[in-house]
Amino acid sequence: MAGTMTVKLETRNQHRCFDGVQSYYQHHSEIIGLPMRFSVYEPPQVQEAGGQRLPVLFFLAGLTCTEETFMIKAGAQRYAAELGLILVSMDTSPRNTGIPGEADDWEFGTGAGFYLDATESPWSRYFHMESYVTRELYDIILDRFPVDPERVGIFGHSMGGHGALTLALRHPGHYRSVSAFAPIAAPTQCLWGQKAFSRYLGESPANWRKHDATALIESGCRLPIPLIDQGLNDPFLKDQLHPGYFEAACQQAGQSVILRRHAGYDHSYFFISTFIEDHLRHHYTWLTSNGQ
Ligand SMILES: N[C@@H](CCC(=O)N[C@@H](CSC=O)C(=O)NCC(=O)O)C(=O)O
Repeated sequence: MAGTMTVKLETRNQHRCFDGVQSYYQHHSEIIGLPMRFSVYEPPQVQEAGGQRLPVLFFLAGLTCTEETFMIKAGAQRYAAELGLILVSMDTSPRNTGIPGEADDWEFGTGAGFYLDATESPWSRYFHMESYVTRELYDIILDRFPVDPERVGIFGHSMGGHGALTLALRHPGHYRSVSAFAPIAAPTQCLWGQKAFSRYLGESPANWRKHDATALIESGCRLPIPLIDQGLNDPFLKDQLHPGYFEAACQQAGQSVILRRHAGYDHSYFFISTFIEDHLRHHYTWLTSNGQ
């Protein structure tokens, strides 16, 4: 996207963290048409690197979350500081759009943008989260922070796990490493996905399948081997998440996937914080090897 060097970033907060800096920003989004907020953790290597560009990971959070949730609750900065990874997270939808009922339902609308570009009125006016994450915010981060454009990874949780998988599948070459915590892995086959997709995308099953990780694998799309962690005490596992559907589609298609099932863990950030180190090391390995 042209012109991101001139985008005005308002710094809302900055905090020292593991010898790096945790920052929160707001800007006017051209793609959304409204203010958007995002967060960046810059590890100490940013100061020490002497112009060297570092790998970056985009984290997509789940329903009801904001740009703050992952940075506050996941405990990722300790490992990002060790490995020299820049972390980025963003709000989960446009807010204060004026669309009637936008915040009435925690599973849809505000806090529930599903990382896709809505095609159906009234949501299509503002709800362009796929373009925001893959184009506008992507370009801002690559232009304004000391990021290596060849070393970009994506991960997320639940709705954001769906986002990480589908954006990696839909934008081949954009992301060199992928992982997810408890993703909504087959959204066309669960109520969360059906509710969101029918309102954002209309009633055509063909359009829904373009944003369903399992269906995208069935359609021939491929992605870097994803690491997926799933708690077996997750209250949403049985009815909403369906990681087994994604695993089966991958097996059928010859797509490698690492799906780990963990007894006793639920859907919360206590689960995420337990396995966050493994995810950052997974990304680090992919972003610092494979010939780059
Ligand atoms: N209805 C509850 C629970 C919402 C919830 O569990 N959100 C998850 C993501 S679910 C799938 O995308 C979450 O990450 N919550 C934030 C947290 O801090 O745990 C509610 O309204 O809170």
